[in-house]
Amino acid sequence: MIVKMCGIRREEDAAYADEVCPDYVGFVFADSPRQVSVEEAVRFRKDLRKEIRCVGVFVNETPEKMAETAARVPLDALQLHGDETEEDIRKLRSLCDKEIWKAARVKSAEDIQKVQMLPADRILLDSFSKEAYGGTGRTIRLDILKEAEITKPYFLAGGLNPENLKDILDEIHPEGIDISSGIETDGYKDLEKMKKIMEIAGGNNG
Ligand SMILES: O=C(O)c1ccccc1N[C@@H]1O[C@H](COP(=O)(O)O)[C@@H](O)[C@H]1O
Repeated sequence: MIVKMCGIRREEDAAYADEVCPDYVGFVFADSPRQVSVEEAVRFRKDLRKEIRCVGVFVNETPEKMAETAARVPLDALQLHGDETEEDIRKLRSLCDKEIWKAARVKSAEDIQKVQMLPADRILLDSFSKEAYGGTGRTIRLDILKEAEITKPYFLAGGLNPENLKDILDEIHPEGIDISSGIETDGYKDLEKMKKIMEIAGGNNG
């Protein structure tokens, strides 16, 4: 199981991630309580061991700005978590050679069909919320995932936490998981929860 831990926004978070060593960490550049500047992401990246890859999370950002951020940090992958189109993905690909991940905020099986058609390197299935684009802690609807025809490997996100992860992985078999609020206590990353996730999911496979 590939593990991404998202929303690193303090030096402590980077130190915790360095200790538990997920495959990926995420820096949120979009509007969010977890938003970081490029300068902060550059600093946190330096605190992480080399094998941890870094993903930038963007919502409806221009391809030019994403490519610039990817080069400056530097990032290994860009996660598009908004309403980005096929055209945006193609433009971004022409500007930068990093992996492009596209997230779908799943309300129906159709949302899964649509995201699978896009020219992204990886897809991520997250829960839908009217209030925010991501990082809500709202659990994804497993019934939709079960009924959809999922033809590509995917990352599962949306309300995963140390209490529910094992049961969910008994039912659903993603290639990776992405967790933000479920590894926090009172809005800040929690080392014990991060350790627990690594115990349940493994990690360092992708
Ligand atoms: O983490 C955020 O604050 C965030 C903000 C805007 C877009 C995406 C964001 N994070 C992604 O949201 C999902 C689910 O997070 P959670 O575990 O339910 O809190 C995950 O893919 C994060 O990468």
